[in-house]
Amino acid sequence: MSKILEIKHAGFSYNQKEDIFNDVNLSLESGDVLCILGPNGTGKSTLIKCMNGLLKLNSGNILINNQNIHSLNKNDLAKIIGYIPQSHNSTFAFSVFDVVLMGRAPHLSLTSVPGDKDYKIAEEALKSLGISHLTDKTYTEISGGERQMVLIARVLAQQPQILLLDEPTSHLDFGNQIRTLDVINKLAENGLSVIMTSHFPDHAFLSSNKVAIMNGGTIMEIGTPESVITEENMRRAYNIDVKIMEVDEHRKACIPMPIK
Ligand SMILES: Nc1ncnc2c1ncn2[C@@H]1O[C@H](COP(=O)(O)OP(=O)(O)OP(=O)(O)O)[C@@H](O)[C@H]1O
Repeated sequence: MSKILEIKHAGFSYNQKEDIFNDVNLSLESGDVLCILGPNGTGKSTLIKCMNGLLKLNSGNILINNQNIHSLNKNDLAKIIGYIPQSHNSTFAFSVFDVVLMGRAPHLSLTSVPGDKDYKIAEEALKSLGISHLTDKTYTEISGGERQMVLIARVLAQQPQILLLDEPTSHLDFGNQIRTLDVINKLAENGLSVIMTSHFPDHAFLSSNKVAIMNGGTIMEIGTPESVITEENMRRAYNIDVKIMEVDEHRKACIPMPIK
C-alpha cells in the first residue's frame, strides 16, 4: 500500500542548540492509526506540529503523498491534514454549529459561502459524535470536554485524509474517551489515517494498529501495540512497573503497579 505520510530522519530544535528530537522515522498508510506515547516533554506535540507544517524540521523530511510538506500551500495542506491541538481557546462567541462549519473553510473558495452540502456535512459531524444537542449553544459557554468534542466534529467536517490529534481524550469523561476512540476506529476503517498522542497505553490497545514510544530524543520503539506496549518498554519509558494482562484473546490491558 502507498504511504500517505512519511517522516525520514527528522530532527528539530527550538533554539538551534539543544535537539528536541533526532533521526525520527515513521510512515503511515491509509487507515493506519498511530498512537505516540512517551513521557512529558519528549517532543510529541512538537513532532505533531512539524507534521502539520506549523514548525519546520532542522533536518530530514516530511512527505505527504510523496510531496515535501513545504511544497504544499496552506489550503492544500488543510484539505489533507486536520489538526486538533492540545489546548484551544476562543474569545469569539460563535455558535457550536458555526465552529463546526468552519471546518469546511479549506473546501471553499475565497468568495464562496458554505452551501447545503457543507451544512449537511457539519450536521453529520455533530451527529456522529452524539453532540447534536450542542448545535445552538455558544462555544465559549460550554465545558472543556464539550469543546474538545466540538473541535473533533470540526475536524471531521474538514474531511481530511490525515488526522493529527494531540491528546484527543485529555478533557473527556470516561465515556466520551471511549466513544471518541470508537469514532477514530470507524473513520480509519473508511480509510482515514490518524496520528494521535496519548498518555494512556490502553487507548493504543483500544484503537491503534501502530504505536511509537518517544523517549530520549527519538523514537525508542515502533510497531504493533502488542510488540511495543510491553512491561519492559513501559518501565524504560516511564520508570514505573506495569502488568500487561490479557482481557480476552483480542485485547490486552496495561495495569500500573504501586510504586514500592
Ligand atoms: N515554543 C517552544 N519554545 C521552546 N521550547 C519549547 C516550545 N514548545 C515546547 N518546548 C520544549 O520542547 C520540549 C518538548 O515539548 P513538547 O510539548 O513537544 O513535549 P510533549 O512530549 O508533547 O510533552 P507533554 O506530554 O507534556 O505534552 C519540552 O522540553 C518543551 O519545554
